[in-house]
Amino acid sequence: MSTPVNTSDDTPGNDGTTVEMSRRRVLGTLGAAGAGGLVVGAVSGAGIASAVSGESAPSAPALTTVGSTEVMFHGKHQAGITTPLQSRGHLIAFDLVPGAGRKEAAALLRRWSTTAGTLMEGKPANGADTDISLDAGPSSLTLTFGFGRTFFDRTGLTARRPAQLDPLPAFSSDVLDPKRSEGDLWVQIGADDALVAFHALRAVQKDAAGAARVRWQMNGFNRSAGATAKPMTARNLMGQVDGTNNPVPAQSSFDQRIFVPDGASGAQAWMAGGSYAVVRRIRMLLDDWEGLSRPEQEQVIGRRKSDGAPLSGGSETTPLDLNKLGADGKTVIPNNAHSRISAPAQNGGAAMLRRPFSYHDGIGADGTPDAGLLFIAWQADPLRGFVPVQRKLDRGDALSAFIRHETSGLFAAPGGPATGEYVGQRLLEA
Ligand SMILES: C=CC1=C(C)c2cc3[nH]c(cc4nc(cc5[nH]c(cc1n2)c(C)c5CCC(=O)O)C(CCC(=O)O)=C4C)c(C)c3C=C
Ligand SMILES: [Fe+2]
Repeated sequence: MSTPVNTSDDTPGNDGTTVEMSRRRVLGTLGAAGAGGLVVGAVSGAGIASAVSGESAPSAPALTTVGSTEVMFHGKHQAGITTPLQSRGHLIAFDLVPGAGRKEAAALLRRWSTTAGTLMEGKPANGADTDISLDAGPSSLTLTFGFGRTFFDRTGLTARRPAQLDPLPAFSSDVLDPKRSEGDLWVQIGADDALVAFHALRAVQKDAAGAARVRWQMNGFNRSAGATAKPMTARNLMGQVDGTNNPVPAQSSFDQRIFVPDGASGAQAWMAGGSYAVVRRIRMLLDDWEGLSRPEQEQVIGRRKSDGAPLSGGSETTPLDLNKLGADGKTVIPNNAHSRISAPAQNGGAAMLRRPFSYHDGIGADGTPDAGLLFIAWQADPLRGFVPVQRKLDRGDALSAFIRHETSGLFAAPGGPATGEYVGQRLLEA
């Protein structure tokens, strides 16, 4: 295999890793073609010859920026947590098959880690690759792995199950489907190309054969890279700017809020550098929502729809003025507005990193769109993140009338693997 060439500007990734703009995929493909006699569409014969003989640079066209962007698999934290939102996502949960225990789980995590590292470099999967993403580069592919509460009993690791994986409380507005909730193992896949993402999904499923079977799977999307004139906060399927007030890595409190500290001890020592993911499939009642006028919709959130600015004034990033009164003597941001109720100032500082995908699964049995948000919230401790905020939202959020929590999962995603390590090794082999 050819040595990867980094033509990059080495843009630093959010998780302390490097996002590399590389031609690795092109050169990798050339190497494979030379050895196996395969010719890949976009690569010319002259390019193959020169790459194999090591003569002049190949003449194959370079991948676009979207295709060539690579996220590092190894690092302090797993990829896919602080990585910028990708345009495609798959969430898949597995249960270990009867008879599979700690040994089989360790072997599976080792296989998955090898696959993740390989695919995230833009190379074909080991063994029989499906060729689904043959012409594309890594396209910011990330695979993120987590353990559910039930994993620990099935593998004899109950003593090392962190209290942070205790079941989430029931919320009055929950309408949860247990079959599409929780799971022993969870994988989040994200990429800026649909085929690259699906390719990874198939590889993950194939690796699981004999050790774990699929419990549930969900598909999501975000806006495509390059679709807007400049980088902008995402919009959700209600048309709102969503993600503005997320914690950002530049904030001094970020690591403490989102990641388990290095010095973690006891049952969660193996989680150092890791994070807990709360995963909720939240259906949007779009026909009802779209029946509201724009000003009514803005009252529900407490922000302008056009640019996400608070109703108290300013631009998207202006802090909410929760005390500002209107001419009628009422607070400009209503008391039941979603932004007010979920604000850290209203929840003892509770914060989480929201990193969702939208979903659309056609029309439901009731004739309305089966669409909404695959809500994924990352935090160092769900009891200091999702739980207090959702408790508050459950009691009086104006948005509640337009959404329905249909599934729920809580997963412990360990820290990123060091070179030569697999994800979860510190749990499974210590
Ligand atoms: C329990 C946590 C939350 C759930 C569940 C949730 C669902 C949900 N939210 C939106 C749309 C928006 N949310 C916004 C802000 C926001 N939401 C939460 C938490 C949950 N949301 C927080 C912590 C915040 C930030 C509050 C703050 O710090 O001020 C916004 C405003 C813009 C933004 O900051 O992102 C929108 C819009 C939907 C549609 C939804 C369920 C489908
Ligand atoms: Fe929200």
